Amino acid sequence: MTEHVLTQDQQKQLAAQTAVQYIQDGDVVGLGTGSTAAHFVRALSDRVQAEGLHLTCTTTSNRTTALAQSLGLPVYPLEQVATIDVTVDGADQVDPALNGIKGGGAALLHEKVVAHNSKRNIWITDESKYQPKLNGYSLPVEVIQFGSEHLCKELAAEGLAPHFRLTENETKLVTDSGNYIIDIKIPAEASLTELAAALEMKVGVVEQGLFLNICDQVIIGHADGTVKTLTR
Ligand SMILES: O=C(CO)[C@H](O)[C@H](O)COP(=O)(O)O
Repeated sequence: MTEHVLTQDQQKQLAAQTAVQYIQDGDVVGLGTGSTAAHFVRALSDRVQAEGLHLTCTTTSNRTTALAQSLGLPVYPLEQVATIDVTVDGADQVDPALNGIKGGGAALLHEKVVAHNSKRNIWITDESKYQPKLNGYSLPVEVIQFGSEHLCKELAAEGLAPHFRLTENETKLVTDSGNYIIDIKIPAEASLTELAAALEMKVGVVEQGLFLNICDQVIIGHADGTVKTLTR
């Protein structure tokens, strides 16, 4: 028998297609950012067209707004929607407690605000994202531009190996809110709760990419074609 081996992108697509079944007519839906979230947006648009669902969507980035609008989904600014019923987003890493790291696509600030305002948060990932511990991974920190070189030195002095996220042109990446991203390394023995709190206390830090106690459900597409769902 031939083994069914899905690529990483096919695993993401599988997770997205599974998540889209959770959306109900009339829902206010938060749309995440990244390649997996883009699969979800496409699957959602297909379902809306096939079944005539009436949805209200809000997004976590300008990129996702552009994609969703191009597919005919009704997108409104967060300020104009009532509480979000469910947000579906990707993740860079997720652990067995459903804590995770986000911001690989530099949208962590808007992603966290949208998640905070959502009744339910579902993450969709390929199997490589599921890890026993988040320690050792890269963590994005969104900082205001003013004074950011000094902040970067402060993070370096604490042994966090910071570096500014750059664009393809080697310029500092600027987020949808006009900030920079400094990627740091989570120390091997760090307490995630303490690290998150310490980063958020720093002057100039706007948000950091540890999403703790936020995700309610993770849907993971696997290379063998199966889907595993973990619920908090
Ligand atoms: O947090 C994110 C964007 O800020 C993404 O959800 C995360 O980076 C996963 O991306 P992808 O689905 O492309 O693997």
